[in-house]
Amino acid sequence: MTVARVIVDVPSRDTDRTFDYLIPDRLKGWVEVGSRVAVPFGPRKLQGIVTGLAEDAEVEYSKMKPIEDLLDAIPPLSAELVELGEWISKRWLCPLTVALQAMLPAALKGRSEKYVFPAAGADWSEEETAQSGGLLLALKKGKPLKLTGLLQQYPEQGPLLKRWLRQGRLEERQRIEDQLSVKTVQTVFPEEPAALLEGLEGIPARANKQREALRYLAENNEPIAVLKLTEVLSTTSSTIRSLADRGLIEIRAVTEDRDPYANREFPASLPMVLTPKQTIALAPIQSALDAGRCETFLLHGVTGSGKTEVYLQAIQRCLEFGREAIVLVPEIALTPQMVERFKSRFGARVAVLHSRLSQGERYDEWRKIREGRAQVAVGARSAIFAPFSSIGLIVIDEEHETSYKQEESPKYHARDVAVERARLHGAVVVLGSATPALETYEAAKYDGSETALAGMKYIALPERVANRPLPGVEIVDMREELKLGNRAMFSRPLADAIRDRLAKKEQIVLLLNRRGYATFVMCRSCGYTAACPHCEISLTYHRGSQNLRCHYCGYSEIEPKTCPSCESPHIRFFGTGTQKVEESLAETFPGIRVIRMDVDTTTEKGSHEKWLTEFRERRADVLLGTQMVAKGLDFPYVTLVGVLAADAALRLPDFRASERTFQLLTQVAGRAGRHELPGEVIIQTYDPEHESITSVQGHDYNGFVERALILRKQLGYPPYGRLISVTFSHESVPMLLSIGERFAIGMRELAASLGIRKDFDAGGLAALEILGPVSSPIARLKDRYRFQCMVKYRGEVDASSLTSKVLEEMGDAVKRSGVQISVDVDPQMML
Ligand SMILES: Nc1ncnc2c1ncn2[C@@H]1O[C@H](COP(=O)(O)OP(=O)(O)OP(=O)(O)O)[C@@H](O)[C@H]1O
Ligand SMILES: [Zn+2]
Ligand SMILES: [Zn+2]
Repeated sequence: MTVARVIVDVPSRDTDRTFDYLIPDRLKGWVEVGSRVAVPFGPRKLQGIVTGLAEDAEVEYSKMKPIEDLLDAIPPLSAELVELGEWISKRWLCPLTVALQAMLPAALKGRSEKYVFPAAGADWSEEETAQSGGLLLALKKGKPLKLTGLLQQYPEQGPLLKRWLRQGRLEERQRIEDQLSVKTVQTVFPEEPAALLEGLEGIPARANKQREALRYLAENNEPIAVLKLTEVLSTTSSTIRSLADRGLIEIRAVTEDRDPYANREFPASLPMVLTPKQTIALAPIQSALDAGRCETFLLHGVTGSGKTEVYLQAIQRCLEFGREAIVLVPEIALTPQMVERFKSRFGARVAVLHSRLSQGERYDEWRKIREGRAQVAVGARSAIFAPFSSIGLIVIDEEHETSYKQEESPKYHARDVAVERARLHGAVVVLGSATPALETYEAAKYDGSETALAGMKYIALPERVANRPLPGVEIVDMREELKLGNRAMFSRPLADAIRDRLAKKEQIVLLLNRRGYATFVMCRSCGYTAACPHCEISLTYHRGSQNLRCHYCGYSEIEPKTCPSCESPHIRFFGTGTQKVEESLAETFPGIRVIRMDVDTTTEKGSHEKWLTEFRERRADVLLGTQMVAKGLDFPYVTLVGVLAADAALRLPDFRASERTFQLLTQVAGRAGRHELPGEVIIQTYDPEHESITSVQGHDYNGFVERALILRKQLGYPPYGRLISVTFSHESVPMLLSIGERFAIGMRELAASLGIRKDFDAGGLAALEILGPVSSPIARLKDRYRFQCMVKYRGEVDASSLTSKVLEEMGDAVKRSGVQISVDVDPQMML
């Protein structure tokens, strides 16, 4: 191959195509699909990723420039991931480089230099050493050598170098700014026992310690850290050095992985005997794995039904076939409790990927996967890109979670990516949830959906393990409480139940549903509310720092003492924050021990884990928090779950508001009574008749969803139609409107010319509608006004292509206007 097709890392429309580069001789055989390279681009030098190789160029050879440098010895992306990237860029309308970059660990994104080391315990025969023409000797000196330098210095040894890197006998590492190079440990590599015993004869009798060390190493003939050895033999490192001087051992610096879970012990766990229901649930998954069939399953199991055990045993099966597994869990649920369940079953074969690890830790975990040292990847959204080569199973736990959709470009949904990646590998996908997303449920039950999920199989786990009952749910009408003169935050039933649990020394989870619930400042005299001067958003009051902050742009100001508008002193903050609930708990139940978990108390690394451990060890009575406390927690002594302000998010301008409320309430209710002690749930609301709330009482997921689906069908919303939201932003409204209008008209005209719009169905719904432009729910952000168009479509219409075609035609006008456009295909957040 002489030509490489390269996608340069400039995320713009103009550069969103491959450029051809010559592969210089010294890099022949090294540049592959997925390689990261440095290339000249006009006057600049850019990073890029090779997406194709060819014998012939599309441009004249004389005009082509050579690749300047190869940035990694082993390509960080496989050909399969490059293909997946291409699919993502088409599916979510983003430049290919944006999709490809999203798959790389952060550590690889900056400028960095690659170094090569001998791996711990790696060995070379004399023949190989000779073959290497000095290369091995240079490497074995223990000093990291730059990959680029090696390639230049030993051009003949390229293939050897490559083979040893692939075999893991050599390692490539890079210096990461914040981690200051890799962690190394001075390690002793002893010669063969026979050679050691022979060497013994040459050591004077008085060098007792040296002799002792030799005997020890002859018996325990394996690499050992110098420090460890001096400890074992209670000797000094100079003793060990003298052995090295005699040529009986070798001391080398060996890189050590930064293992984020190194200090934790995971007691081994064996597969549980499955309940009959679990056995039935696992069967079709297993048979798909056995047959190597590419299938997608929805595992719909109520909270506490033992879904995790089903995942674990399916993974076990997958590993038995020598294939790999990816498990996605919501970021928030990646607690030690969850990680422990996987680590204790599969031990060191598990790599964990999430955002609370340092860049260096994440890079090490990623390498474990790529080098085949781990076969199970457990992680948040982006773990779907784990660099495995033979995936057999992908599990997505809590598949309804909104965090599986990335809100910035590439705006991919991990669920859809999972299905596509499984197709490329011939793998099985298991989507698990107690409250599946409507899209998923519809696809599994009726297969009438318009989404990518068609053709899915439905598996139910309708009961909890060991016949444990689902908790009883009581709904308290807060308006009645007010009528009875109770102005407190806690209704009488909830207060009584809390007192009861305190007396019994059982535990309580309190959820404050705060989505859409602003803790805003309002003047009671004139109604003035404090809003961000740059965004159309109320400021949020923060007690700790006594200031008001904008959660979108970070603007902050001092809490006003009097109203800036009418100077009245009756200005105060409204709404309920977790801090306020905490104070109120302390007042109402003297001596109560509360752990508060929200964004303010969990910013520090490890704090999330710390709180949960404290709660698990029963050093607190109440776990109080936002969404964070609703997911994945399994504590035996929790017998009461209280929900304050259940309806807070119901009024958000989002067609999924009631679905989300129902899911959240069901999930949090599921934290109660998961073990021997029965559970109880109390939900406080101002809207007790709302279906999202009443359905929780009967644990009636199916009823709720069936009714919700009818509504969605009437309105043509997902899963019976699809959406693309296009948001325009600019400092000036007229400019914004003219571009927005142009887009809407362009879409309508293009659709009409293709005969699409007239295609109404029996229900009176059009195949394609363009709504707007209208002011966005957040009308201004960071001093830019925002308008949006919603493309609503059904059936066979390829609205994505239409959208990108119209935007492309508008390209120059958009550039001149300075209007920023952001496209969200299948948006999850309507705000
Ligand atoms: N076959 C089994 N035998 C005995 N106990 C089991 C079995 N399967 C699961 N369990 C236990 O039942 C409890 C609930 O299981 P698990 O946490 O897997 O449920 P889940 O469906 O994942 O719940 P959620 O969706 O609410 O997080 C756990 O404590 C688990 O150890
Ligand atoms: Zn702001
Ligand atoms: Zn006022």
